[in-house]
Amino acid sequence: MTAVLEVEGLHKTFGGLVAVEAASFSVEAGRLFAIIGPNGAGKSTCFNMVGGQLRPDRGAVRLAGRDITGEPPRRIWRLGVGRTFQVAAAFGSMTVAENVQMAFLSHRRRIRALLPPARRLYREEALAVLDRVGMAGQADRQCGQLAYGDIKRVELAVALAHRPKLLLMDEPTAGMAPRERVELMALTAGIVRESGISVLFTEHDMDVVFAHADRLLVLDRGRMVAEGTPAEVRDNPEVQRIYLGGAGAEAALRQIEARQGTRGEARP
Ligand SMILES: Nc1ncnc2c1ncn2[C@@H]1O[C@H](COP(=O)(O)OP(=O)(O)OP(=O)(O)O)[C@@H](O)[C@H]1O
Repeated sequence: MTAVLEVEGLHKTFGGLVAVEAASFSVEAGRLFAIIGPNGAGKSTCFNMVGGQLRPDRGAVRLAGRDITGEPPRRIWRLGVGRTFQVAAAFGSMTVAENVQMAFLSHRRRIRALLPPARRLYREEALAVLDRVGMAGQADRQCGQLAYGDIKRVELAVALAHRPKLLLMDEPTAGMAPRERVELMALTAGIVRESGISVLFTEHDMDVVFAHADRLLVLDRGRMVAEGTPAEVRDNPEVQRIYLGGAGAEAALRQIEARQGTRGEARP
């Protein structure tokens, strides 16, 4: 299968601190790949080197075979890397549909054809994307009036309007209730698989990670501790030590496994 993202030997230091050390992984089309690790492990640094916010000291980032290492964020975005942020960023004074229409406009460089004609541009396309994320019924509501979980869906629709090859999701479920988390990630996973987009995400909620990631990378103090499928990573003794601190690890892992049995279903 084609690798949409290939990361090879990425390395970044801040002063004397090695934030990421020789990280290598790849993400195939239609797959979700998670980067996990304790606080300060290097997840955001890795993410920002892929998105162009940080320039790596060494190593390479390739998007669909093209070297994008050290390119500025705007260019990387143009080449097909979308991004959602921890704090949802929709324009509150605009309607749900307008937010998505703006994404279509900016993607097609028509932002200067601005309002009011823009209100009519790409309306049908926006409604189709909103339908996919379950928000078509709220298309004409102002974003400022939405519940947080719905804003996250709008943000996903905005990211999809740019037709990304790769979507970077920085803690996509932060600030959401447990049930909403499962629903948002199940929705994202469905879209990813049917459209062939790839997702690279960071996440602190291990239920979300183990239920939805096809593969994951575990970092600890910048170092790659493990990379593989959820089952491979779960069985790695070093991951268990880092994550679960030895004692209680077995019980916690059994709990994750039991919850995986409810994959895709809402839990109380
Ligand atoms: N701009 C910076 N300048 C100096 N040090 C930095 C900078 N950015 C990150 N670091 C350091 O690099 C290390 C990795 O940080 P990073 O934010 O990538 O970790 P993380 O895994 O995303 O952590 P968290 O889960 O807490 O967000 C940390 O020790 C952090 O203090």
